[in-house]
Amino acid sequence: MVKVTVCGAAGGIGQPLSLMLKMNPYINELSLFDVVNVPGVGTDLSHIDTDTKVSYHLKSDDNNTGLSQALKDSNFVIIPAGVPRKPGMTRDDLFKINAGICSELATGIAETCPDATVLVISNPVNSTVPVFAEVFKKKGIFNPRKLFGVTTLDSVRANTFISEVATNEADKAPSAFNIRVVGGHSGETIVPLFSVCAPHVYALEDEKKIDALVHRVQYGGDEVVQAKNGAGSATLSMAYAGYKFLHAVLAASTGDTTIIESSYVYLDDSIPGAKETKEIIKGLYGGESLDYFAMPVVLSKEGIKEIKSDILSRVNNKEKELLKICCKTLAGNIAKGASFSQ
Ligand SMILES: NC(=O)C1=CN([C@@H]2O[C@H](COP(=O)(O)OP(=O)(O)OC[C@H]3O[C@@H](n4cnc5c(N)ncnc54)[C@H](O)[C@@H]3O)[C@@H](O)[C@H]2O)C=CC1
Ligand SMILES: O=C([O-])CC(=O)C(=O)O
Repeated sequence: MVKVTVCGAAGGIGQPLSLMLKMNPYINELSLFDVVNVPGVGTDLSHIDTDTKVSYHLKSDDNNTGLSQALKDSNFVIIPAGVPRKPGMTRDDLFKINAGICSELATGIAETCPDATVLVISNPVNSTVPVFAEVFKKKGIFNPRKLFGVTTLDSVRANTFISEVATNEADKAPSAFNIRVVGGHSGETIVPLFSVCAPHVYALEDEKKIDALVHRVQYGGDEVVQAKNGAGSATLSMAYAGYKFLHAVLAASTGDTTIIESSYVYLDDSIPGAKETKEIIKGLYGGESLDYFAMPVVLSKEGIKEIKSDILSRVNNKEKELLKICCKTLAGNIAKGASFSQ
């Protein structure tokens, strides 16, 4: 029995994500949780004739026991709960309100389904993932192999945007690419590693074109926020990215050990590749190393099997500079999340 809970299921990301999950063959039960509107979303989805069973829960259900009912026996919890940006805001501006929501959800998970794999979409991911980790540590249930910050949208954008500048026909399909993006998930902490990813696109030998492409991936979220003009941030592309990542995690949970996906993770020394990653970051950054970083990870039944540290030793000088800038901002974002308390 595989049970997946979506926290924030009635939102802009939550609804299309839940629709896709209702069609996922690995999931037996889909549990939808929100503070508003979830009975409508759940009832609607429950009419779809796929085999996945749908349940829905409002926080206020049965004397405020909705969260524990939603989470009971969950194996995976995916979290697009919280407020999105409006034009002129940074992701960091969302911290105050979203950190409180994340802390509350983390407490519920720790108390109800402590062994679940947790996928955090809520922004600012650079800080909300440390909020989850700290609550889990305090509750004595933290498993660094099973906590993921969802950064898949950065790779999705990198694959799409690079295909748009490709000049040779074969490389014009976004599906021809699997660009690894490391660091974090906001502005200059997003570091796409075009130099180490095949196929090589000749247009990228023009330095100005590389700079423009890197900038577009780093600020792709702003492009959507501006286009939506006050009506929120990326929802459909994020639902796709969240689905893509959760599908990979689910496939790995059945025993497939060939799946590598990038995610913002805790660099725990017990995970192969974590120490090496920290050493490389330390060398680049010059200061302390960082405890969290988005990296390609090998997935398995037990969550993260290995962190693919080798990718960082193959980057070019330009990417090294980008990584240095990333580390400086990321260090502050991590400290902010790790020191949050309700
Ligand atoms: N990781 C990533 O790449 C991306 C992250 N995001 C982030 O995802 C989050 C959600 O974005 P949208 O779906 O557009 O926002 P939205 O406002 O449309 O939906 C959020 C949902 O969360 C619910 N919610 C609020 N408090 C809650 C609580 N305590 N428990 C459960 N649910 C709660 C709301 O009722 C709402 O239905 C935002 O923080 C946004 O910045 C957005 C795009 C990409
Ligand atoms: O830009 C935002 O606020 C939402 C987000 O994380 C993204 O689209 O990458």
